[in-house]
Amino acid sequence: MPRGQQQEPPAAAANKSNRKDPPLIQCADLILPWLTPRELANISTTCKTLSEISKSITLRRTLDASRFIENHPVPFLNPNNQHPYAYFLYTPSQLLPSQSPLRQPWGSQLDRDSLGRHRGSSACKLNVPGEVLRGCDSGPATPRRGTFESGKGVGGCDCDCEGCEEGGTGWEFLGLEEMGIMTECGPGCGCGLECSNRLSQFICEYAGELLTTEEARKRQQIYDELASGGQFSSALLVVREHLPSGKACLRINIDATRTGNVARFINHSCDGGNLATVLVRHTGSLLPHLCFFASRNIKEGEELTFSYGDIRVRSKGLQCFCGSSCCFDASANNEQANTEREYKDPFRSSNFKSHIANK
Ligand SMILES: C[S@@+](CC[C@H](N)C(=O)[O-])C[C@H]1O[C@@H](n2cnc3c(N)ncnc32)[C@H](O)[C@@H]1O
Repeated sequence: MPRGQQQEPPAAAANKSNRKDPPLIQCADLILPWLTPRELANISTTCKTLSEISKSITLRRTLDASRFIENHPVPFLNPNNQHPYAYFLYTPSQLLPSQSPLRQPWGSQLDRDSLGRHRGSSACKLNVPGEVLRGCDSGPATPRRGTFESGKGVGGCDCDCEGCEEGGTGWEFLGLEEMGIMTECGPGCGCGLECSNRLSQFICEYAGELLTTEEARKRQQIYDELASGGQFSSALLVVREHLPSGKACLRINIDATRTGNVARFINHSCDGGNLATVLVRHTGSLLPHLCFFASRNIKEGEELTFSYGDIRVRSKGLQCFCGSSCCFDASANNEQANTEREYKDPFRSSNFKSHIANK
């Protein structure tokens, strides 16, 4: 059913509030969207009106995990149990832990009424203090210098496309291009969306908190303990860039467990799935962004998956549900097959090694 035609949830109770109502009820639709599911559940036990408002917020949350940030809604469908949605904070791009918001409003009546449509990629309107890396419909991005002092692109960006006045990409001196890292124009450039140096059309970025390796290891220990209870799944992705010599030169840890985007829902497949990860570097951005590209043609309705690499699902003693013909779980039951089957690692021929949550 199109968004505009959805049946009115029981939020009508909120509209009936009048001056005689306690202040909390009068402001409920402004305040309650800031609450976590647990807080929402607690407050909904206090009176019928708050219970109805909470229910309507939960319903709206179920309709779009992206808080209207993405071009298309990210609805929750859970055929397995009663949990209506996974709670996490949404960010369209990677950010530092210090930039991660403590709270975000989600599911307010205002969102639906005032927008009535998705905001598209206007991350500028997002209430997240992270770096805005996507296009913004509120005007051209402000040109800014690259984070490295490459000595190029005076007063603007550091790229060499026709739309930008000077300079090379600024990354040559690091040898990143030889390592297979894509270098592109981005919001920091003076060029526009039509620029020929904005070629990559990726499915989505793996967005989350960018962690130091020390912090990633600490968090992973906590996640492992929580996961042993069986009710917790983390989304800490580790990517290593390797020099042609084979020595790791850069490790990127992106944790989408608490703050992430739609990519945090992508499951593992032992056969490599239909996605490949590529590190994409925008001009003016110090660190590359981990993006998913289609590794083959993808049918409509097909689940998006990729290989977590060193299969964490199995190492935790959990069953793998990928169902692929070369699934580790399937082969574990058949030693003969195990030796004959080749593990199709999509990262084998590239410089990247990645895995979800390996220490
Ligand atoms: C990044 S999350 C993926 C999204 C997760 N399935 C969800 O619904 O939120 C990673 C977690 O999903 C689960 N998972 C992913 N792929 C799996 C697979 N092939 N078999 C079993 N569990 C898997 C594991 O619990 C893993 O820790």
